[in-house]
Amino acid sequence: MNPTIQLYDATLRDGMQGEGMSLTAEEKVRVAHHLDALGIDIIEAGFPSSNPKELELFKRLEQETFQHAQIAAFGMTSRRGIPSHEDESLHILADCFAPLVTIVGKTWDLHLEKVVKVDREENLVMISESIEFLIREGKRVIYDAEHFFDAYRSDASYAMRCLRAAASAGAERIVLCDTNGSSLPHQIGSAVKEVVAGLGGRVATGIHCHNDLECGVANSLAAVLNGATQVQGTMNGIGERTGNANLVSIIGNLQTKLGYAVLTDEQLVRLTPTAHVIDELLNVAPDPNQPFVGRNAFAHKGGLHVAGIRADASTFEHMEPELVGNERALLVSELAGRHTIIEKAAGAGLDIDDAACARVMDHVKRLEHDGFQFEAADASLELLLRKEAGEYEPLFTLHSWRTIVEQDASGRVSCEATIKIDIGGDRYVRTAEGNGPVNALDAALRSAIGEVHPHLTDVELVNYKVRILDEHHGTTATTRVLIDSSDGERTWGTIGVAPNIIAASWQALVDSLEYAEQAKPSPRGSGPRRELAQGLAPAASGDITATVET
Ligand SMILES: CC(=O)SCCNC(=O)CCNC(=O)[C@H](O)C(C)(C)COP(=O)(O)OP(=O)(O)OC[C@H]1O[C@@H](n2cnc3c(N)ncnc32)[C@H](O)[C@@H]1OP(=O)(O)O
Ligand SMILES: CC(=O)C(=O)O
Repeated sequence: MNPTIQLYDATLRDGMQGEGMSLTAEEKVRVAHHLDALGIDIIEAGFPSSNPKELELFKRLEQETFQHAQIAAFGMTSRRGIPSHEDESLHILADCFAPLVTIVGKTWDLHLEKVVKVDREENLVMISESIEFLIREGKRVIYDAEHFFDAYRSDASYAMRCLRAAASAGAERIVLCDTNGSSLPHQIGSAVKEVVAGLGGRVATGIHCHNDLECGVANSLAAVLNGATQVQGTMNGIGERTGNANLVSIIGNLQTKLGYAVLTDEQLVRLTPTAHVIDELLNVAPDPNQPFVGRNAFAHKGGLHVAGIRADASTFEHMEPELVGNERALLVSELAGRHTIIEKAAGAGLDIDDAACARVMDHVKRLEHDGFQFEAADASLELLLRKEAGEYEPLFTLHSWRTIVEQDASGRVSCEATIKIDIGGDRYVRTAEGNGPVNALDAALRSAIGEVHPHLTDVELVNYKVRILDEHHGTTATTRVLIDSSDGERTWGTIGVAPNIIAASWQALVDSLEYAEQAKPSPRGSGPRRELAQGLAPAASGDITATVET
């Protein structure tokens, strides 16, 4: 039976030390609730003596109720030469509502000499007295042994004296920090084993790793396998420099690979949406390649892989995506085979025979050779399948479209588009203005279509991406346009490729509306892909080389 492992999230403290990471106090409270719902045991909410925003955060958190998580306040040992009971930041921690306080202290002689400028004995006193002061003030204390692994390699005996000082002073847990992220899994594993044995079970241990060698997760797992019973990390691995150990992957590995029951099955399903919602609050596009929770974590592109998946998903998947709240995706491209097309068609509710399947495959491969890329344009692909399956009804017949872009003497640019289309035998001629020619075309088209299919006026274009395919041809190059559209529930991608950017945009626009009219919502894994953040709009992704104003 595996020991219980405590999950300690440092997103709101160490995570905010990553470049560009910042949240308001209100947003931090929202993150804390998401972490609580996920099943995190301890949330390190911030460093209250650092700034007024952190102080305000703790005041707000005091008013909140959490189902499961405990809130920890972070700080450091007393300042050089200042007795603990006179140290201002220790008083701030003592006054803070959080029952649990994590304080960081030194263990490495390099830091004693160069940073804190105290001798070894004085450092031991700073550690002990700071912890004793906080305990007298009614706090439970976790001691973060900063740079522990560098210190242990430099002078194991002194590093252990620091840990013993913290344990004797009453710390309930000692966390071994790989602050510079300089260690490898075998070093972490053996050091943790020796520390756990050296402390003789008198105090529990934890692990706090950084990702400088891309080993943050592996190091954390090595520590757990060697006796650490608390694992610290941040959501999506954000944090100082290259980041902290990614708690999302740590949870995935502990639970699904190593058999530690760190979350319930219901909580584990929240892993993907929680990871994404935190990215959204931080205004960061979720990393599509993130293990367990990325949109590509269970995406299959190679035809041979998809054929395997159809036979038995475990042939090409290390686990069921649904367990972590993710979903499978099958990507259609020039690398697709027959099974990919059949699966995609089935997902769209279409029955296609072998001959139609072969035609679709030929078509996709030819179009991809010409510059199309169906991976990001699942809706255009579905229209292609519908045409081959005989289940396609054009929305209208095009007579012509025209755009005018005009700049006047004052520099003002105006755009206008006129379309002439036939719907059900009636001719519709519409002119509209827009902030760009594509926007004007879109407006003119919707004004006509909207009369016959009013619900299509609700379709929104949420992203417009342009890529020049053969750059060396300059202004005569072929252009690929990708459009993401949404009806508020689903998001779908369409594509157009042409030497003329407006013509490429028109193709993608028309596909977008035709898809909205014809396609029913698809089952998981076969239809349009979505980011799995609850209640938030999908984020932009893909190989954008230029974003052009429409
Ligand atoms: C490994 C970690 O991630 S620890 C957390 C790091 N996080 C942060 O630094 C973010 C929040 N930090 C802050 O707001 C500020 O740095 C503060 C308020 C903590 C300190 O600010 P300042 O007093 O201006 O000092 P500064 O940031 O330059 O830090 C250096 C001082 O801290 C002292 N110090 C550093 N670590 C410790 C420690 N563990 N225990 C006691 N003192 C320490 C140094 O001795 C130095 O003091 P000195 O100026 O008297 O020589
Ligand atoms: C405490 C901490 O953040 C570190 O040592 O990295």
